[in-house]
Amino acid sequence: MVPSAVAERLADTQQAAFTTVPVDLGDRSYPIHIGSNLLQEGRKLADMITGSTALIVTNTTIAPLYLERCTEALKSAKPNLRVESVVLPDGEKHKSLEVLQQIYTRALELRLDRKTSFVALGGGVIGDMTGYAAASYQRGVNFVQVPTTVMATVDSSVGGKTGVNHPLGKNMIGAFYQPQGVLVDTSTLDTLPDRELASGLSEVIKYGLIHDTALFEWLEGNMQALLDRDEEALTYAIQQSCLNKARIVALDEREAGLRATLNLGHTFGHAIETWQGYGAWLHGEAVAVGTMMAAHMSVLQNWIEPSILDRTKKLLLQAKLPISPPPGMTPRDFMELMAVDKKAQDGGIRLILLKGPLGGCVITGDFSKEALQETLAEFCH
Ligand SMILES: NC(=O)c1ccc[n+]([C@@H]2O[C@H](COP(=O)([O-])OP(=O)(O)OC[C@H]3O[C@@H](n4cnc5c(N)ncnc54)[C@H](O)[C@@H]3O)[C@@H](O)[C@H]2O)c1
Ligand SMILES: O=C(O)C(=O)C[C@@H](O)[C@H](O)[C@H](O)COP(=O)(O)O
Ligand SMILES: [Zn+2]
Repeated sequence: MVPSAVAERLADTQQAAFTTVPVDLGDRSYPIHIGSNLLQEGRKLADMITGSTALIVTNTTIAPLYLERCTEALKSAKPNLRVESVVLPDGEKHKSLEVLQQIYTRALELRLDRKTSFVALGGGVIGDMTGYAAASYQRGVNFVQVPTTVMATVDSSVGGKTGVNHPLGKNMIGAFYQPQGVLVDTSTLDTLPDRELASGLSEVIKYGLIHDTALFEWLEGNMQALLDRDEEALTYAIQQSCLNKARIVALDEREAGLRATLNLGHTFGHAIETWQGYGAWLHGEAVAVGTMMAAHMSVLQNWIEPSILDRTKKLLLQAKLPISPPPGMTPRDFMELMAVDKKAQDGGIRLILLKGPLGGCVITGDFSKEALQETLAEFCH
């Protein structure tokens, strides 16, 4: 059974039912609309577009699936809108400054002005890149997120972290830049491969572990429904994740403190992604391993009951997510790569670790170095 959503439920008489989660950021506040077939309907998306031109940024996998639908939706809702597009190569290894250039080039070739809205149609890679392109093109144009992966609907489309990878570090070039709105059309998830679906669930488990006990317990009873793509379950997971993220972002937009808790497992996970040269594993897969390592370290320090680690492992395994680093990666690789992290301060790494009952965590540089070494030795084999 899915409990009733906390978010306000709205139902238009003629349009698809949807829920809206607000992101409260003063004059940069925006809505996250969540519902099935919202893209087809057009109006919700068109309402978020400012100016007379939209540039849809997508990739070679998503374009054949949803570019026409997105373009037609915008044109039918706003007949005078000029709609253009740019199609990037697919994959994490293309989340780079080199490929970002393709967005600027297309926008300049089309003579797009400062009133243009960029539309990110895709997963987290497209969302992060489009957001950064929007933040920097002519010093800033508006943008809208249309996430099409679980990862993007539950996490990356919300909160305004935008950017690209550097060969030496994940997401190292970027900006905080909020969208005008987020449109989650849950029907786009129908075409998402199982592996990508599971990857996104890794971040849903994260919200449960760091702040939301009820969500974690709900996942324990509903993981199979999510893997089976039960519409109600997926929508609930997306809504609850967006509520969690919107609350945290509203309190700490630029990661002065609280927001860093969203980085549970990411210092380890980003090290894995960088070590692989990006793309061999999906982001959520690397985060799954990182979450296990952070939970293991927390147990070693007696900060959490071992049962929390066991329950986390069970959920990750049920989702068929990895729980060990890729073969060949050594403790030394981890230590070198983890030093390149945006949470590092004065040369020391800081980690998000679990502490107290389920749902509790801390951001700290004050952890046992032996516990870290023991964890790396245990996981790298
Ligand atoms: N900005 C943030 O707050 C934030 C949060 C989490 C993750 N991220 C970033 O997001 C990225 C990962 O995002 P992701 O997991 O969505 O990966 P992704 O964007 O690479 O998408 C995964 C794959 O699914 C394909 N795809 C997307 N939508 C599809 C659909 N509906 N049907 C079929 N195929 C589809 C993509 O083309 C791609 O091949 C990473 O770069 C990560 O760092 C950012
Ligand atoms: O929104 C945030 O804040 C997060 O940390 C969400 C993470 O899931 C996401 O992977 C983010 O891109 C990581 O940010 P980074 O600052 O560690 O690069
Ligand atoms: Zn993440």
